[in-house]
Amino acid sequence: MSTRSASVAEPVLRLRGVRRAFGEHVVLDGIDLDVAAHEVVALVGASGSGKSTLLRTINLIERIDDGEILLRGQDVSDPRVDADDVRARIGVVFQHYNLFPHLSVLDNVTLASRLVHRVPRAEAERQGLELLASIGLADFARAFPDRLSGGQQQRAAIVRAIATGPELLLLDEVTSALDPELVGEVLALVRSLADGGTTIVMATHEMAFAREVADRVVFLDAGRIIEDAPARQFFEAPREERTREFLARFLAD
Ligand SMILES: Nc1ncnc2c1ncn2[C@@H]1O[C@H](COP(=O)(O)OP(=O)(O)OP(=O)(O)O)[C@@H](O)[C@H]1O
Repeated sequence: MSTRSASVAEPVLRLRGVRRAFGEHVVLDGIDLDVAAHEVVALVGASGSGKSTLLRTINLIERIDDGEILLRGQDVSDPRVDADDVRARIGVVFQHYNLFPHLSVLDNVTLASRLVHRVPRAEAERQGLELLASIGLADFARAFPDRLSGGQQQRAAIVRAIATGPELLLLDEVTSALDPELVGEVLALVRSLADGGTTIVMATHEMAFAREVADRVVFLDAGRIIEDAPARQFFEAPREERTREFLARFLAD
C-alpha cells in the first residue's frame, strides 16, 4: 500500500449526491466522494455496479441527473461549463481502443499537447519522446500502434493521458483486455505514476492492484457506495457485510 499522505487542501475532485438513471434503471444513486491531491482511489464492485458510469460522469461523457461534480472547487456538472475545457484537465484511459491507429505512437502521445494545449510541435515531441523513453518505447516513437503489444499500447495510452499534466487521471479497467502476462507492465507504470503523486481514480477488477496501489478503496453496489476505506482496512477488516461477501466471492473465483 502507498504511504503517500492525503492533502488537507481542497479536494481535486468532489462528488455530491451524484445520480444517473437510464430510464427506470438508477445506475448511480447518490454518490458522495472526495479525492484529495495525490490520492489514488480504486473503485471496485461487481459488473454493472456503476464504476464505468461514474468515471464517465466525471469526464462529462455521461451527464448526471442530479448532484454536483466539483473539479478543484469548480462545478463542472453545470451545463454551462464547456465540457472540452474540463476534459482538457482530466486524463482518461479506457479498457480498449485508446490509441489512434493511423497516427504514430509519438503523434498519439503529443496530439493533445499540440492541439488542445497549443504546445509547439518541437517542444511537444521532446516531451513525448521523454515519456516514451521512460516506459522503454522510444524506439517505437515513429511506428504505428499495431506494432506494439497490447501492454505496450496501454502504457503508451497512459503516458499520452498524462502528457498534458492533467489534474486528475481516470483509469477504467486498463488491464482487463490484456493477456495475463502483459498485465504486470501496465500495473508497474500505474504504480510509478501513483508514487510520483498523480491523482488517480481507477475502476478495477484486479484486487491485488487495488490493494497495492490505492490509498483508498471504494466499493460500489447497485450504484451506491457501500464502503469507502483505506486500502489496508478495506481488505483486512472491511466493516460492511456486503463488502465481506464481495471479497469472499472474489477470492472464491
Ligand atoms: N448508455 C447506457 N444506457 C443504458 N444503460 C446503461 C448505459 N450505460 C450503462 N448502463 C447500465 O448501467 C449499469 C452500470 O454499468 P457500468 O458499465 O457503469 O458498470 P461497471 O460497474 O463499470 O461494470 P463492469 O465492471 O462490467 O465494467 C449496467 O447495468 C449497464 O447496463
